[in-house]
Amino acid sequence: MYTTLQDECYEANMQLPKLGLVLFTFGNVSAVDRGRGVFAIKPSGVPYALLKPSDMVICDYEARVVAGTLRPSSDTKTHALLYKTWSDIGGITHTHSTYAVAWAQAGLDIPLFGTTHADHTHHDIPCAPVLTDAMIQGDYEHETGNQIINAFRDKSLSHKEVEMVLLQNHGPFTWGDTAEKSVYNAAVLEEIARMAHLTLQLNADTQRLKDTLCQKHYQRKHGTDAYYGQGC
Ligand SMILES: O=C(CO)[C@@H](O)[C@H](O)COP(=O)(O)O
Repeated sequence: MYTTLQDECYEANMQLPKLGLVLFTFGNVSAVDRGRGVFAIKPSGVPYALLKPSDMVICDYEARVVAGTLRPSSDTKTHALLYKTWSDIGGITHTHSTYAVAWAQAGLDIPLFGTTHADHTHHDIPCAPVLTDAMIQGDYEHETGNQIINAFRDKSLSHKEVEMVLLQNHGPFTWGDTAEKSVYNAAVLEEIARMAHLTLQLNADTQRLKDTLCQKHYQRKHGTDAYYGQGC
């Protein structure tokens, strides 16, 4: 009944260990079907090697299980709130990839140092603040989603221009038009995080990329007159 959505979700989840973005049962990917108002998400705590497409749990935007026999990811309420609030995203990925987590644990935005970063977004990668005790003791995973959404609102960032965030002391969340694109963004974020870390090791006074070069790289891929790639 939800076979296509479960297949999409399964294939995207299986990319995480292949790309070296997760160990064991870390992380999760979901894929949404906007027409039916549901999303598929990885079940909680099942090793990737044991997952099957039919294990993907179907939930609605209130994080209620609609179909499936397994318990959904512990992060389901975060995914649900992001889908509910940002009605134009098609997939979400959460990992515990090493360099992105290191920046999150340090509580730092990732500065835009070079063209690799600018090819994907013309903003620093934001780090949303750690949750308050009340949030942690309340509806924790729902509040995690709120913290991400509020960070974008507070910084006047568009979730279409920046498809990635760090959550302080936790780790990265990424999204995109599809589940596959959200995984791509998770891999890009990890690479950007690693490059920025190494850059500061070599020169702690490294300056942000100058705006002309930043805009050239961002606009040639994402602008109205973009000319990167084959145009399809
Ligand atoms: O953030 C966490 C744990 O802190 C989770 O993302 C786990 O890494 C995966 O949990 P499940 O999706 O298997 O419940």
